Amino acid sequence: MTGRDKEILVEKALEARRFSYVPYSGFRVGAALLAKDGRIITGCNIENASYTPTNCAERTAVFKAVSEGILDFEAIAIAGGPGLEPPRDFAPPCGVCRQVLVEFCDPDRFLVLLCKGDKTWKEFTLAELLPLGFSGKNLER
Ligand SMILES: O=c1ccn([C@H]2C[C@H](O)[C@@H](CO)O2)c(=O)[nH]1
Ligand SMILES: [Zn+2]
Repeated sequence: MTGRDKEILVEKALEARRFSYVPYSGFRVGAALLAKDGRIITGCNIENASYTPTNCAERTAVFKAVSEGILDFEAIAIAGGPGLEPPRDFAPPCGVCRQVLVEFCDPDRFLVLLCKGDKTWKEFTLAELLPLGFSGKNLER
C-alpha cells in the first residue's frame, strides 16, 4: 500500500461521515475499507431509537462488502467526531468492530488508519488493537 493509497482511503473515510444517521449522539463516524482487489467499500454509523441496534461505521463497511462477496481486505480508515465539522481527534474502533474485523482480516497484516479532519492519520495493525484476538483458529480441534 503506497502513501497515496492511504491518503485516498483517509479521504473516503472522512467523506463517508456525511451519510451518518446519528439523531441521538450527533457523533458521525465514517469508514473506508480497502479490499485486496483495490475496491473501496465505505460505511457510516446508523443509530436507532432503541439504541442497541445501532451499527458502527466499520461494521457497516464490512457487512456491505461481505454481502457482496468481497472477503479479502487490506486496510480500513476510520474518522469520527461530533457534527459535520472535520474531526479534531482520532476515533478508535470499538471492541465489537475489532472483533468483527478479526473474523475477516489477518491481524498481523491488516492496517487500521485512524484519521483526523486535517487528513493526518495514525496507523496500527489489527493485532496491535486486538491482542490475542479470538478467531476461527481457536475453534479448530
Ligand atoms: O467503533 C465505533 C464506535 C462508535 N461508533 C458510533 C456508534 C454511535 O452511533 C456513535 C457513538 O457511540 O459512534 C462507530 O461508528 N464506530
Ligand atoms: Zn464499533
